[in-house]
Amino acid sequence: MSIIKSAFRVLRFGSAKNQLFSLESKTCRAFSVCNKLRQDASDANASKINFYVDENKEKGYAILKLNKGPVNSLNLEFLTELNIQLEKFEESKEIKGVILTSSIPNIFSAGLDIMEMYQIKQDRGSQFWTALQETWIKLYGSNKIYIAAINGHSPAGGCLLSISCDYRIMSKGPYKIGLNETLLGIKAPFWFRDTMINTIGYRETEKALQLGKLYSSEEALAVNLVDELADSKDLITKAEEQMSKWCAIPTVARELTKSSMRRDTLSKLIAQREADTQSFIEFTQRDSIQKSLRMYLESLKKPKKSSA
Ligand SMILES: CCCCCCCCCCC/C=C/C(=O)SCCNC(=O)CCNC(=O)[C@H](O)C(C)(C)COP(=O)(O)OP(=O)(O)OC[C@H]1O[C@@H](n2cnc3c(N)ncnc32)[C@H](O)[C@@H]1OP(=O)(O)O
Repeated sequence: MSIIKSAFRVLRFGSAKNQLFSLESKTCRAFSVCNKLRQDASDANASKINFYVDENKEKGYAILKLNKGPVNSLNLEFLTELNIQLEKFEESKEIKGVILTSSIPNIFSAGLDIMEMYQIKQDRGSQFWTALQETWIKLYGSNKIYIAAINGHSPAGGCLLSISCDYRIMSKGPYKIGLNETLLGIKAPFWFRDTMINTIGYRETEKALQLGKLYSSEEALAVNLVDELADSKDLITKAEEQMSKWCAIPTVARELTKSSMRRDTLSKLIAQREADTQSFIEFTQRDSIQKSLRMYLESLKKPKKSSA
């Protein structure tokens, strides 16, 4: 049972009963919108492999490798597929934890697919944002143990995936991680911000978000944005060692502890998912935001200077 479900179960018997029933039904409505998308995604992507899952039932954990070239950018279809997989993990009796990594050398995830925000129709934008909210709720609210093995760049939405896990190991190397939204001319949503605050603290987040700071792996370690660094070749071994340690902790006690730490942050988004989606639509439709996104896209597409 996910943290969200257990939170509802506990609180259903308390004084906030009615409020929470309405909150729960809003969440269910949003989930049911995604059901059709899930079917479409599984039909449309039947031939593409956007991630690999390697389950080791004997050891009790799985490795999920993101594989959507070129940079694991998160679009509606990819998020929808991921949500189905996260749900499978959550329901599995054999899997206690998941190592989240990428099969693309030097890239963990480039974050949200910018094309989902640029000149996009309202319907699609709304489906996209709902799917992203669901990914975060499933990941941050999971009862399972998630360890991020960050094998490369992890900006913005890539950073959100990482900080939604329970433990982070990052490859040593010239890689960057952080919430750089202000550099794209956009504001990080409150739940990105709150997840960051829960990871590195208020003051560091305040600076990092205003500056759109992308941390080097050493800087990330220094502010606890990641918990450990590893040579690239040792990354998965280190993640597996850490996973064994976490798997050895009494499950119910660990789950309850995790839930108690994350419940308030999760409830804040769950209580206002629709309003958050409306804000996203309204914000991304502004001319000034579209202009910033266009300039950012152009800068990404510019031919790169040769390193030779
Ligand atoms: C009132 C307020 C209410 C709230 C409103 C909310 C507002 C919305 C908030 C949204 C939050 C946003 C979160 C995000 O995640 S935005 C995305 C941020 N990501 C980035 O800035 C990363 C950009 N990419 C890079 O820096 C590099 O690509 C990277 C370092 C990851 C890899 O570099 P590399 O040199 O290996 O690869 P290329 O740059 O050549 O890229 C290869 C191709 O991929 C395209 N690309 C890269 N990133 C993205 C992306 N995020 N989305 C779409 N496409 C991407 C890139 O253009 C290249 O394409 P071409 O091969 O066609 O040139």
